[in-house]
Amino acid sequence: MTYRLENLTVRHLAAKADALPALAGLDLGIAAGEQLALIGPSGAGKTTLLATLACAHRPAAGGFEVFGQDPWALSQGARHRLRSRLFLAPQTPPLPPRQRVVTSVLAARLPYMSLWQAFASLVKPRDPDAAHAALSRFGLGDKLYARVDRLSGGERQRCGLARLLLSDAEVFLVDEPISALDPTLAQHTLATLQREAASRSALLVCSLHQVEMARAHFPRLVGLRAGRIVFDLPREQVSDAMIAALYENEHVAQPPEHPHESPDRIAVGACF
Ligand SMILES: Nc1ncnc2c1ncn2[C@@H]1O[C@H](COP(=O)(O)OP(=O)(O)OP(=O)(O)O)[C@@H](O)[C@H]1O
Repeated sequence: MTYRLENLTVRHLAAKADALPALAGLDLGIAAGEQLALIGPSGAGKTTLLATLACAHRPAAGGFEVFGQDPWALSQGARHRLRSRLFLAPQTPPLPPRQRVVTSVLAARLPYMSLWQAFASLVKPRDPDAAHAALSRFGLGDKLYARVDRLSGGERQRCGLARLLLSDAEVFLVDEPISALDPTLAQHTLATLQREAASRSALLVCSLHQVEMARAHFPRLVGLRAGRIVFDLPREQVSDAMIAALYENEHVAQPPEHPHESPDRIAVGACF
């Protein structure tokens, strides 16, 4: 087993003292090479779970092991080395805006470089061909030398995923990788991610709002709601009724009828 979670509770440091934990009572085992989709309504805890699996959140209680070790019992150096075996691709990748795409993508290799190599690579990219190949697999080969802040949201998202291809990670933790993509690109991007994970026997955990994509492409589905696992099943066993129950009563709170006094006429561009 790559991951073993037992009765795990995770709280956000910034959460109010009386807030419910972001994750509670989670039992989950994930084997090497598995491909698993995390689904559930907004606020269910998908991002928190991915960050926890990436050893970015320290659990408040319960058992947590990755590669047979409790990362939080390790020294900081050992935990850092362990993290370099995991790749977390956030929904909005934190790419420095003024950087060139090539440098940004090659930054995926920083954890495997010496300090000197890392500094040198910021001045002159070490392996632009590898960055180009990774970007091309997401249809972005022509953006190699573009500035990151000139990319569209969807291009930026795929740029973050190209980083993943360049890492040596054995675990891919990917948060809503297709949220900014049109349907054709979404299909292509997900297929590329899944092929890459399969070709290097990497474990892939991917959170998705596109439930039908999750059901069509992932062999195992974990449904989260309010920080708890509602189901953890092979996709054939996930019924429409289970999906409906997972998302039941999801509604947007209606604003009060008279939120504030407005003048009869509002000037265009008026600012209150
Ligand atoms: N930095 C934070 N500080 C405090 N509470 C947080 C923080 N991030 C998330 N939460 C809370 O933790 C819970 C789980 O949030 P999380 O972002 O993991 O959900 P999610 O399923 O990924 O949602 P979405 O689909 O909207 O991205 C929510 O109640 C959220 O308000």
